[in-house]
Amino acid sequence: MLSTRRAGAEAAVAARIPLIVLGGFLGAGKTTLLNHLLSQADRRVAVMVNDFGPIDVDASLVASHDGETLSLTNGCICCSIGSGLDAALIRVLERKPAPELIVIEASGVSDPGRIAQVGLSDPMLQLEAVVVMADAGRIVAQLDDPLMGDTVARQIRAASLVVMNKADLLGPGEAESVEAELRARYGALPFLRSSFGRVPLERILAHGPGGHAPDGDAHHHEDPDHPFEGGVWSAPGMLNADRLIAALKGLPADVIRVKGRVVTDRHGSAVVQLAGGRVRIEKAPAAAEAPRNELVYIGLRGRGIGAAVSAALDALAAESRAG
Ligand SMILES: Nc1nc2c(ncn2[C@@H]2O[C@H](COP(=O)(O)OP(=O)(O)OP(=O)(O)O)[C@@H](O)[C@H]2O)c(=O)[nH]1
Repeated sequence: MLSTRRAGAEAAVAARIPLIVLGGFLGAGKTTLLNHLLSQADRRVAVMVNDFGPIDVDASLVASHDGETLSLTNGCICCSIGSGLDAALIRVLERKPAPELIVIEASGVSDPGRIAQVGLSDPMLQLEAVVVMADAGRIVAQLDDPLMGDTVARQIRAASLVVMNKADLLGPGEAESVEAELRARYGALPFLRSSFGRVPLERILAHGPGGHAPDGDAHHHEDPDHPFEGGVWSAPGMLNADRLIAALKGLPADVIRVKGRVVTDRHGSAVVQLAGGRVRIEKAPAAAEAPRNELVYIGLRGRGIGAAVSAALDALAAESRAG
């Protein structure tokens, strides 16, 4: 009798849909890892992306795959994924055929532990892992930063697996010392190292949710004290690629992350990223809508980042229009 009941319970667990929550600070490489996972997936994957700005940049960068991509827009750039998550999950769980894996990419300033709570409480879901990406060369400085440190620490504490990404930018022995530092602060964290998020999906699934309970402590999106603010910059016309790169590199460090679509004289329609002080521009597939320049940015609050972005980019756009 007992074994029949246990078999029933095991069957119910087996029928649950595995869920991976993907978190980590701004620009650490979440979307890059997500696309790598999707390129390996031999199953139907529902992807939910919670970006920090009002434009769905990340959703548009998620590679096409078997399954749908939902964008969880979030009125606040802070940490809460909001009520949209419940509604989106219901929609995904009602899909026929059902997805075989759900991946939620949290925004870079949100707490993946709060999102994981949803996975833990829904009987249809099996939380497989809370994967937290770290920009390995910057994570210790980010944790030590008096303004962003709390957000980053909350993310690491929620992790069942930390992916030390951007290993290609590290010097010899640096990965080991960063991992030792994180272990000294947060205990026996499991780590995987990667460059460009190249982590086998099976290693994440095999790893399991681990012993780190999702933290999910109270930092509500109503919290007026969160240290981030963001905005959107847009302009028509074609930008000079070299001057765009110089303008983005010249932004103050308080502007932590910029991403979006641009049109440049060298690339045509392109995706541009500023993360960790580095600028990357990649040619984009022709956009369905009329090409224009549209960037979202996020950085520290009260430091005039909107004005800094405008000062750097408005002049560039005006110059491009003039000739
Ligand atoms: N050098 C290097 N660059 C990387 C690596 N992984 C990602 N990047 C680059 O870092 C930038 C940010 O990567 P994303 O995957 O968009 O980061 P994200 O965490 O999704 O960013 P947000 O969602 O905006 O917080 C992009 O320009 C990537 O190409 C890596 O391992 N090495």
